[in-house]
Amino acid sequence: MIMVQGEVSGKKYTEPFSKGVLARSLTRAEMDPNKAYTFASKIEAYLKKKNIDLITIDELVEIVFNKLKKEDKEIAEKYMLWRRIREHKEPLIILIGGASGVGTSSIAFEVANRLGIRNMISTDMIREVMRKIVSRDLLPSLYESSYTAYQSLRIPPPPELDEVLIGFRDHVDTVSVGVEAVIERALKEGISIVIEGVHIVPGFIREDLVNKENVAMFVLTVPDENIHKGRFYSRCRQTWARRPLKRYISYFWAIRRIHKYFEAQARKYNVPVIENIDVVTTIDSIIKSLTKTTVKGGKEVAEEIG
Ligand SMILES: Nc1ncnc2c1ncn2[C@@H]1O[C@H](COP(=O)(O)OP(=O)(O)O)[C@@H](O)[C@H]1O
Ligand SMILES: O=C(O)[C@@H](COP(=O)(O)O)OP(=O)(O)O
Repeated sequence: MIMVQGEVSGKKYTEPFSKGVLARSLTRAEMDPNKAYTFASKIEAYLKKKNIDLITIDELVEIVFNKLKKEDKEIAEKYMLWRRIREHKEPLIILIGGASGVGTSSIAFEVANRLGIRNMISTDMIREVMRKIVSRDLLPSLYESSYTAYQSLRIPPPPELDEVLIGFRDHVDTVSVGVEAVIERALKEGISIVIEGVHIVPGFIREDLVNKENVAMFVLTVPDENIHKGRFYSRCRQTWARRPLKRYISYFWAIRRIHKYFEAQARKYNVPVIENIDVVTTIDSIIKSLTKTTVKGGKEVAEEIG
């Protein structure tokens, strides 16, 4: 039997070589599942031929990478970038924000899956928990949607200011306290997590948290209004969806104002803006950006591969 040796928190462990485990990591690099299994079988045959009965994960990765390079350079590159992020010693906190409907939950799920991150939370859920703690009288905007929060402002803003944005800022400011608590807990426990939603806004989360090397923020956008609107229709077509389409469409004008505000805040705080048109391209941009900014050594790998 071929044994694979890995290391967790400085402790070595060994486990049997599994074609399934290897194939899964290859599918995360976008290899077709059938191809991935065949490729993993080839690696097993190669190790047997070489009479290898114990191999470290690093040695295995090198063999996989070299063989992969000959078959498909692009997948080899993705496999390596993904590995580099996973090897990072610190927990990875990925924050994905954007106006309602731009795709933060769909993309967060894909990113978490690709990186093997098991924790994910939406800011809508954080907001829901906060609603149980704070009364509507005390914080009326918490009980609104991001795009209707302006209706709960106790004192109307001066006419020269955009009331939608004033309401939105108030709403986000409150939920950010909950978001920060989740980030702090994840850092303390050493767990990686993806946090997504309309309340991840550049400039609203404490600087000492977002400036950490292992905390990365992204803003998703859909520049074309019609495509953005279409996303609400596609979301509401899903049978399990319980959210009323009419509400989003009637407030679409306010959602677009918030969308614009996201772009401006991202520019101001140097947060990468990713146009979420095609899922694969969006995920690739996030993964690439993570290796450049969050993970030390990512650049080296990119150069190595390139
Ligand atoms: N890149 C994309 N291409 C096509 N449809 C997408 C894309 N990203 C998201 N969607 C779809 O758009 C709808 C809204 O996405 P969702 O993730 O629920 O947005 P959010 O969480 O930002 O409100 C869903 O039906 C989702 O499947
Ligand atoms: O406040 C908001 O903008 C949306 C955010 O949800 P997403 O559309 O981003 O999932 O929540 P709602 O109150 O409509 O349930």
